[in-house]
Amino acid sequence: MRNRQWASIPELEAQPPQRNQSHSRALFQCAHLILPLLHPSDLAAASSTCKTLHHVAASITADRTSDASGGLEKLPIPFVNAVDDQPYAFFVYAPTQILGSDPRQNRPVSDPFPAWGCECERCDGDIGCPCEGLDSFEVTRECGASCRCGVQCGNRVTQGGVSVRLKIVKDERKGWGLRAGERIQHGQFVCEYAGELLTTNEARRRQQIYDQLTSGGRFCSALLVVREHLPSGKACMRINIDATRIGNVSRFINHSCDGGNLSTVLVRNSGALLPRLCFFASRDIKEDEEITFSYGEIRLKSKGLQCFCGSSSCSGVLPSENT
Ligand SMILES: C[S@@+](CC[C@H](N)C(=O)[O-])C[C@H]1O[C@@H](n2cnc3c(N)ncnc32)[C@H](O)[C@@H]1O
Repeated sequence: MRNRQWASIPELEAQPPQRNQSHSRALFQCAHLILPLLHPSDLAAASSTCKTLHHVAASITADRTSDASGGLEKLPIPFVNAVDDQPYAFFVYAPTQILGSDPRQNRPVSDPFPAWGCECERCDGDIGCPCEGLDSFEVTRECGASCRCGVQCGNRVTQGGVSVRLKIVKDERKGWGLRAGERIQHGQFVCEYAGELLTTNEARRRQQIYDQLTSGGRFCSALLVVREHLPSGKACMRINIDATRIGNVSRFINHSCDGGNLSTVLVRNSGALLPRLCFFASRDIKEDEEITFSYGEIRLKSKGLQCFCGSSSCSGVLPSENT
């Protein structure tokens, strides 16, 4: 679709009034169905063709700018940009992780069917719910799809999506970043790192493409590799989450060399094969403060991207490693 030329529609204006009106109505209805699917550059191209499309495109831009989640979270997450004229960043919003596909294998990463769940009616910690606690990889367990308890269960802290006010604010040097829209208390759940779950082969393939695009400038990838070691050190679990094209608000969290103000916790829903990466406030976070975490310690690329975290422990280079 990108770079396609949009035909101008002057003939609509030349129609007799009645036909003109019904054509305009049909165009308006089609535009409302199709334009929301367009990339910003195609939306701008469509907008310049006639008044109707201009009007619809303007309302789509306003909607996208006022809520990055498109209504998929409980609270709107607005974009705020006082740096340049880009009103929002374009991606597909997914509130929780999804199974990405490997185009060469043409199959999902893993079997998503939940196997079992608890029989508790309430899992409030004092009745010994089998879903509570840590598993052998020290992954926190929550109730899952096959548990008898409902969505209000206290052991589903991270399953209701974002429940704190957040905003996405543009910075001249770091690009978009996530900020607190209200005071967030130490220990509060902030958001999950949602994106496409990839096989390691597919993650490596995409990382190569992203590295090339990044070196050309104006491209930010959001492919995160999480490695969790068994306490014995004998085994390592690896999870690849790519939020570059499909993801949630976490894809805007920038790096801070001092560890930032988030702690990461792996959470597994009972019956699910793979855990989810969740962010909790590691200290009280003030309203308007930037929300950050550490992307890691390893800096394999000495000429990596420059870090602008501004912390006293800043190493000057963003973490990077071979995926
Ligand atoms: C996951 S994205 C974060 C959101 C990103 N800023 C954006 O505009 O979409 C990661 C990218 O953000 C930028 N970034 C993150 N932390 C940074 C930092 N401390 N200094 C400079 N750039 C940073 C880098 O371009 C990095 O590749």
